[in-house]
Order: sequence, then structure tokens, then C-alpha cells
Amino acid sequence: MRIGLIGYGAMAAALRPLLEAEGAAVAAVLARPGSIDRIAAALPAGTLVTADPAAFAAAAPDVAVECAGHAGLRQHGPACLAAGLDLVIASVGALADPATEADLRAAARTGGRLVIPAGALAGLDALAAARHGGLESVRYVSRKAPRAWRGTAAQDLIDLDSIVEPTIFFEGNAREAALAFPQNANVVAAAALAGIGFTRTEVTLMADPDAAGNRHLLEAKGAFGDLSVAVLARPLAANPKTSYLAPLSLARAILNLGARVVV
Ligand SMILES: NC(=O)C1=CN([C@@H]2O[C@H](COP(=O)(O)OP(=O)(O)OC[C@H]3O[C@@H](n4cnc5c(N)ncnc54)[C@H](OP(=O)(O)O)[C@@H]3O)[C@@H](O)[C@H]2O)C=CC1
Ligand SMILES: O=C([O-])CC(=O)C(=O)O
Repeated sequence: MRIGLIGYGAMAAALRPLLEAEGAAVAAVLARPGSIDRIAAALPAGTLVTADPAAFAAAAPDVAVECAGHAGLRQHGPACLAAGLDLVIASVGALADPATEADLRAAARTGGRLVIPAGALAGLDALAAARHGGLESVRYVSRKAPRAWRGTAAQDLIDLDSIVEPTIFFEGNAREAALAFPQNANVVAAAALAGIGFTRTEVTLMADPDAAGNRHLLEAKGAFGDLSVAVLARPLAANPKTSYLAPLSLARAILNLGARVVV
């Protein structure tokens, strides 16, 4: 498979060796103009690194993969889909904005497929299946170290440097969480889309000075029974907000697009 990456930060850099280990290759990277030289230096010589969406599409990757944050997905997602490229996205929380969700869904209706992986969260297979039998409630709880919340709205809500115990700084629904915490609450959006939607999915976010990693808890009730799934995920060294499980999940979604047997 030839992969086109949109954005090349911590997630994409962790994803690339996973793809290469399975025989796939990064054919092109769509980047911001000021980052082209830095990214090109990190990639094999000859890899197209461009700020021009037309040049990116002309490289004709088998699949485009967004790792560029909410703004990057809004900027490039609809055009990639409209150009016929299947698009696997990391920044699922951007779909909490109704206009962005509508743009992406409209482009996917006639263009490439929009693929939403579980990311750093577990249990989305069961949640999406359970939806067909009827779901009563879905709840998500995130618990990360204070350093994972630095540079986010959390630092305006609590003093991240002085907390001595797990401290809740946000309770609300998935739409509010995904829009207010674009670097940390993408899994919330994936759970909302798999389950009972952005308004009914309940979210709690907390900082924990003793956190050994990024904890994600998903709970659901419905006709199927009860679900409770917890992940303690290792953060990426290059970005403590992002769990290693997220690029692993992207790799699975990407490779499944090219597989004859899908697991
Ligand atoms: N679904 C999930 O489980 C998870 C999803 N995420 C999502 O994945 C995103 C990426 O995570 P991560 O790599 O750790 O974050 P980083 O901050 O390390 O990297 C983000 C990269 O996106 C680039 N970028 C920003 N805007 C654009 C644009 N318009 N066009 C092209 N590139 C752009 C930045 O480029 P530059 O170098 O120019 O600044 C930067 O390199 C997060 O922002 C979040 O939305 C994150 C964690 C888990
Ligand atoms: O990687 C994680 O732990 C989850 C995350 O940041 C997100 O959902 O945006």
C-alpha cells in the first residue's frame, strides 16, 4: 500500500514504522509550508512532502491518513474525499462541529470512504454492535497525568502544577468535550459516533498526578447488557497527550483497507 499522510507530528511519526513493517510505504505527506523541510529531512529521500493538496492527490496514494489536528482535518478532509481518496482520520473530534461533520459526510457520499478508527479507546467494536440492539447510556472517563493536559483548556480550570489527587475538571457531553479538548478528546467523538451520539454520551475528564499512563474507561448499558472497558495506555514520548495505542489503531484501520481477510 502507498500511504498519503496529512500532517507529520508525533502520531504520524509513530505510525510510519508500523506501516513499513507490514510492507506499506509513505508516498506523500501534506504539510504546512513552514514544516516541509523538517518533515522531508525525517523521511526517506524522494518522499513527496508538499503543502499543495493537488500535488498530494496527484501522488495517488491508496489511502489518505489524517494526523493533522482538527484544523488540518477541516482544511483537507473534504477535498481528499472528493478526490476519491479513502480517508482514515485521527482527529475524530472535529466531527463534533456539525458543519464539519456535514462536509465530511457529504464528500464521502460520492467520493472516498471516511474511516473512523477506535484510536486509543477500546470497546468500540462492541459499542457499535450494541447500538443495533438499542443503547440506554454511554459514559467515558479519561484520566491522564497533568503534563498531558498542559497547553489545553484544563489549565484554565484547575492548577495542574499543584493538584495532589485525581481532579475532575470537566463533566459534560461528548460534543462539548471534543470541541473544548481537541488534542485529548478524539476518542470521545469516536465513542459518540459508534454509540448514541454527541449529545447523549456523558464525559468526565480528570488530571491525576500519579497517573501511570493515559487511562480510558468506556461504560455502556443497553439491550445487549452492560459494557465496561478500561485501557491504561502508554503515552508517546514525543507527545504525552497521545497514546501509542492511537497510531497502532490507525495502522490496523489502514492495513485492513488493503486486506482480503479483515480482522
Ligand atoms: N483518535 C485518537 O485516539 C487520537 C487522536 N488524536 C488526534 O491526532 C492529532 C495528531 O496527534 P499528534 O501527532 O500526537 O499531534 P502533534 O501535535 O504531535 O502533531 C500534529 C501535526 O499536525 C500538523 N498540522 C497542523 N495543522 C496542519 C495542517 N493544516 N496541514 C497539515 N499538517 C498540519 C502539525 O504540523 P506543524 O509541524 O506544521 O506544526 C503537527 O506536526 C491530534 O491533534 C488529535 O486531533 C490524538 C491522539 C489520539
Ligand atoms: O491518545 C489518547 O490518549 C487519546 C487522545 O488524546 C484523544 O482522544 O485525543
